[in-house]
Amino acid sequence: MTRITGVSLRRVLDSRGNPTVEADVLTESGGFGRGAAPSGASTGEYEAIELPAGESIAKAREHAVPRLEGLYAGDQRAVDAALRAADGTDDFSNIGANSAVAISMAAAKAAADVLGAPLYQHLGGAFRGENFPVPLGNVVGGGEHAKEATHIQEFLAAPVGAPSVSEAVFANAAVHAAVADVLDERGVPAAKGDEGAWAPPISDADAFEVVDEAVDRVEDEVGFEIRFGLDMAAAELYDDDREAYVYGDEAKSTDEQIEYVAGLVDEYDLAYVEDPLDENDYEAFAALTDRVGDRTLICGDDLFVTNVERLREGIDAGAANSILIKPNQIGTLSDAFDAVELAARNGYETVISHRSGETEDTTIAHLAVATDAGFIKTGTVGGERTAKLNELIRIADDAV
Ligand SMILES: C=C(OP(=O)(O)O)C(=O)O
Ligand SMILES: [Mg+2]
Repeated sequence: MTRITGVSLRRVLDSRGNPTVEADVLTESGGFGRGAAPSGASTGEYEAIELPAGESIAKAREHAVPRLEGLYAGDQRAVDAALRAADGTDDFSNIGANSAVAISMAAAKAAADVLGAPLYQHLGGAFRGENFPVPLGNVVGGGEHAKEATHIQEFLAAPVGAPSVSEAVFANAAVHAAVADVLDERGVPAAKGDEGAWAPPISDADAFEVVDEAVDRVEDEVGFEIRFGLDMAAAELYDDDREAYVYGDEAKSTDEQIEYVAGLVDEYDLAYVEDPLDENDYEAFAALTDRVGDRTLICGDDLFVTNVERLREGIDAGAANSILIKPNQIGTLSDAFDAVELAARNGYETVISHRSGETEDTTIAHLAVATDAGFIKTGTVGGERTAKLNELIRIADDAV
């Protein structure tokens, strides 16, 4: 039924206008699935390797496709094991994690198609579709996603009190619009960064004020609790030689960075702080988690890179209390699921995430519902972001 009869690969555009890999998987009973690889800009040092799209496709055609034909698309572990065997390395540096993840997602969708089940149900089972993740919406950003804007990479609206996923999604869009109003009132021009967030040429301190004000306005309008959070992407700020976090002319030692972030958590009642410290510093992550982990999520993105080995190290050290899950950081859905399960067994919250370079692919919306993730980070506006948000709304609509 779900036996794979064909896998085709092509180069398509991502949201930055770069080539990325799209995969189609066909099964003998006519099942069809399509997946496309996203791409990061502030990538973690320990991520699986993305090759140039053309090279990755050529390698995957030669090494992976012959192993996949004849396998059952519904046997996700077998498909993903075949991808790993075809690659033969730990980090997909032979065929590229971009082809691997595109094929892995396409196979899951082909299997769901044959089974006549929504993807989230095929991946997560009959009891999924009851809980929905809180969308974290990037409303102001800079760092590697927009030069000449904030040092902090992402300011994320978190509508934690929304009664439904649809109201949460619209609340984030309203915060995005309110940020534009507040910036306008202050006479600050703002372009948009890679993920559609406003990228104003203002200091981080001013950005906190702007986002706080925008969140307050929308909270008053909608009548439910909206907080906000950050992705500090601190590995990008950390200078190994100076052993300091560099914010333009200012530098902070690790202790000062911990103090700074703990102060922000208290001052702004932050719901979420991703990568507040360098990706190699489990100890500092543990110190900050110890300090504020009872009242906010400290999330590891570049720290864990969706990798069970790195997550296990973090759990042992007490570093962070949540993990960002990006399937292309590790290369397959099976590996991403393993990371989610290890996190859940150890009381770590799961946040399913897009990348700054995206396509119309909606797999992560299904993955978030399938894994019962507490949060999904997938932007606020822009077609490649709304593709996922609108899919979440459709899933919620169909699931009842
Ligand atoms: C989405 C992110 O950005 P990128 O895809 O550039 O790593 C992130 O850092 O969480
Ligand atoms: Mg991040």
